Amino acid sequence: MSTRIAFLKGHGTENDFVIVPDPDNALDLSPRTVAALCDRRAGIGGDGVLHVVRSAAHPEARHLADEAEWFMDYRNADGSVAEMCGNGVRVFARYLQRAGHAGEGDLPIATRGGVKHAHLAKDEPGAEPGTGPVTVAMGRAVLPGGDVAVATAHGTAPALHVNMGNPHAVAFVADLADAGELLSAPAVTPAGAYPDGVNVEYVVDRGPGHVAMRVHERGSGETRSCGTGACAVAVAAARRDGADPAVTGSPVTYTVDLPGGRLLITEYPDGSVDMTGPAVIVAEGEIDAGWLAGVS
Ligand SMILES: N[C@H](CCC[C@H](N)C(=O)O)C(=O)O
Repeated sequence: MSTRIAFLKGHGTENDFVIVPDPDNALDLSPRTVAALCDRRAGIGGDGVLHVVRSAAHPEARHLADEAEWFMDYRNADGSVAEMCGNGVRVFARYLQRAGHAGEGDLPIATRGGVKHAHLAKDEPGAEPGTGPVTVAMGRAVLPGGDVAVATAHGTAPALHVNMGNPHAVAFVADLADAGELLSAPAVTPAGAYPDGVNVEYVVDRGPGHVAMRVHERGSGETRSCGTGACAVAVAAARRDGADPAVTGSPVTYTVDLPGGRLLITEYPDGSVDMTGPAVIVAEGEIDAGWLAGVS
């Protein structure tokens, strides 16, 4: 393992990540190592790790190497692996741009949820470089059906199961405080509905095409934002509002306010979903190799 292990810190609407560039997939990022990196006291701190690996160098992405040079090996703060991370993909794209690996226009990124296409908007004239919004084609939501319910501060609320590559249970509530403290994973019924865990979103209305949400993320706890969660919320809201694009034939956009910022989600009649939001690189530095060895 090299003695100089670079990292960067970044966030998308305050869903924050430790970015670890490792093109040849040389680092052994065990769940224990990831959890140590994400520790906000004894480590660097983050909701997750974005391990940056060439697709050809990773057994789970090798088959995508012709479509996307880079693989976002995403890990949750507890060290668990997730299929997708929406805010993470935007930050990953911003890192590739900063590192000189991204040209103008479409940027394919391999993920465990397939190849996602990012588009980095040009910076506003006079703005700092790398501050324009990033749009990601998130693919299509899958609604597996089945009645699920999630715990609230006062009982339970019906929820819609929406899969964005990763699982979500979306509940519409009267007030975001109805989510309770979210200090642990909300109970979901039926208990076996999500054998691998689930991200739970609580949603209130703010106006036509405008919602606000809180989220308890699988593997990370309550976060300030969840990109795939915002997509799941917009898809659920469109079905609730009779605005399912597959039925109306028209795209629908929801403004989604999260504790950490705002995302714009558009769903199209073919079911595809676009997410647009910020992506910020905050800092870069070096991980001490001795410390890393001690926590691995
Ligand atoms: N915790 C999620 C992965 C990260 C999702 C979230 N950070 C996002 O921006 O989509 C899961 O285990 O499915």
